[in-house]
Amino acid sequence: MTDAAISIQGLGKTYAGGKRALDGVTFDVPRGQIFGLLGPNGAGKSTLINILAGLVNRTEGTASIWGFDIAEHPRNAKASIGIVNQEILFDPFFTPIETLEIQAGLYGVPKAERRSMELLQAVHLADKANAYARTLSGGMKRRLMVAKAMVHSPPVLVLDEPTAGVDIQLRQQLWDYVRELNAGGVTVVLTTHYLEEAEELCDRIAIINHGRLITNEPTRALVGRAQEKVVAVTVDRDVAAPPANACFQKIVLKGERTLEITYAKDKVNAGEVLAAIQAAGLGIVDVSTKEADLEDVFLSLTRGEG
Ligand SMILES: Nc1ncnc2c1ncn2[C@@H]1O[C@H](COP(=O)(O)OP(=O)(O)OP(=O)(O)O)[C@@H](O)[C@H]1O
Repeated sequence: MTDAAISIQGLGKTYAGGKRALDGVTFDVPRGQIFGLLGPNGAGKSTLINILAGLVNRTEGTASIWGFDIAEHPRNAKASIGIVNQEILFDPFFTPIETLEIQAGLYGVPKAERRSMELLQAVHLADKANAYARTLSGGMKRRLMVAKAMVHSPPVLVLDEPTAGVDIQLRQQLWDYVRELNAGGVTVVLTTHYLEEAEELCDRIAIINHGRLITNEPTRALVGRAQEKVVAVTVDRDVAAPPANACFQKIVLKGERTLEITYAKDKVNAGEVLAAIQAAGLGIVDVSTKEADLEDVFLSLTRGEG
């Protein structure tokens, strides 16, 4: 038995028709973390989540949730996870409170242990408790989906693209709630296309592309792996042609007095780059640098794959 919240070993899926959506994916989601699962469209993220949810059958490999193998102990595995799907799914004629009560009933949560109102408060829907679900806005429906996934108090919550179509303010509220849940001990897995969000929220990030795991590491380490750095230098006179130096990976003239230099930060530091500019006889008027963010890492990791 593993201590991981989710443990995936050699997971593979070939759909009828031959599409290989997952190809030998192995990774663990440590307990207590907010874990990001990133990948371009069609990478296989939903397939992976649907396998965990018991909606798609895997072709090879094993997966366990909170120590329960999804094939050997499907009930326990299912009780250990709450999943918020991309699609909004609930009966439009039920009210939010009814929706949660019905879901709790499906999971066999005894009446005395239900906390439907508390969940609605947490997702800022208490005032809509008795409104028809069909009258809720898109963002409200999505928050209701999150509350619905939490009715059986699972230790693991999976959010598949939770902020697609949700405005910035609601997104922030949703993330506040996710952070609260996580602080209360819930392990959170989220898939997102918003790299900034993953960078801000996730302790650890796995990237899949074309059904294969490309990387799985702490967010900080992943961001730190971006080796290219760019510095823009404004000099004190017009430059006809950019100077050459071995420490520049690339140098481009942007306007008459601004040079944009790309360098490998594991080999050279900004001081050496600036010294090389001065050595070429140019005075430095202004400098600005750009830190590589997750987007850069993501692009460099997924570029050329497959
Ligand atoms: N039921 C299915 N039958 C056949 N192929 C499928 C099926 N579901 C998904 N696929 C294919 O499997 C691949 C992975 O799809 P999946 O939905 O898992 O990707 P994803 O990473 O979740 O993408 P997105 O972010 O767009 O949802 C895609 O090429 C997709 O077309």
